[in-house]
Amino acid sequence: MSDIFKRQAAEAAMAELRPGMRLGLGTGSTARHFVDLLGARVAEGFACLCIPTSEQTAAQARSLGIPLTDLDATPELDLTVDGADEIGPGLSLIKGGGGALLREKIVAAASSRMVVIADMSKVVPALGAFPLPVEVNRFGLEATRRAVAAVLHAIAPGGALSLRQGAGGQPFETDGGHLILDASFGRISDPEAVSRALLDIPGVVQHGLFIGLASKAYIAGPDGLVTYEG
Ligand SMILES: O=C(CO)[C@H](O)[C@H](O)COP(=O)(O)O
Repeated sequence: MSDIFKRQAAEAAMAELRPGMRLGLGTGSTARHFVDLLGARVAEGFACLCIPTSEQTAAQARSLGIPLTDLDATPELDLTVDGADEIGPGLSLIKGGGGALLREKIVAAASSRMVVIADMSKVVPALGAFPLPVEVNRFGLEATRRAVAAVLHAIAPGGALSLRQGAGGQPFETDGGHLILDASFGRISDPEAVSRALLDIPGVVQHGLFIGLASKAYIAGPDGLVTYEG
């Protein structure tokens, strides 16, 4: 059922498209719908230049004939459309459930606007029920894990921290070759403070808190489509 709502949110975001746009393409099952729809438009002659936020999205976009570039050639984008794991107050987000948070954040930050697409289950009164993905360098993993645990436990004494697992019993590896620690806070009442504390840890590459990046969200659910503007 939620997949129908993801599709509806992606369809709504098509209204944001203008010919010639430089677009960031998100990652995940909701963003996948948007890329499918964009591919159909491109097949009809719609002109755009896109930057995917993961190898997965790049492969999908290529298969649909969507023109791709990269941030070195095209460092400024008009719009990024991406999904989210949680959408909290002020369009603050948790992202990275699919492990693409680093490229997603780089691409969103290079875009004039970030529009979020999601089904209603992603909207929460406060971030943190979804474990926060923290992307870390492999070097010094145990030292970094302890430092991240200290930040987590200062806020959520009983909070769990786990190394994300991938296929074949191996740790999940991001497109950038890093690992992910998933931190279960329960409730993050001060996302900015958590962001600062995590980024202060040298082994932390990035985290999945997106604060002040999204300016609009299309949310679809059983009661229809809602648009939030930040
Ligand atoms: O941040 C992400 C990937 O890193 C995704 O946007 C997020 O996990 C939502 O995924 P889905 O649309 O499949 O629910």
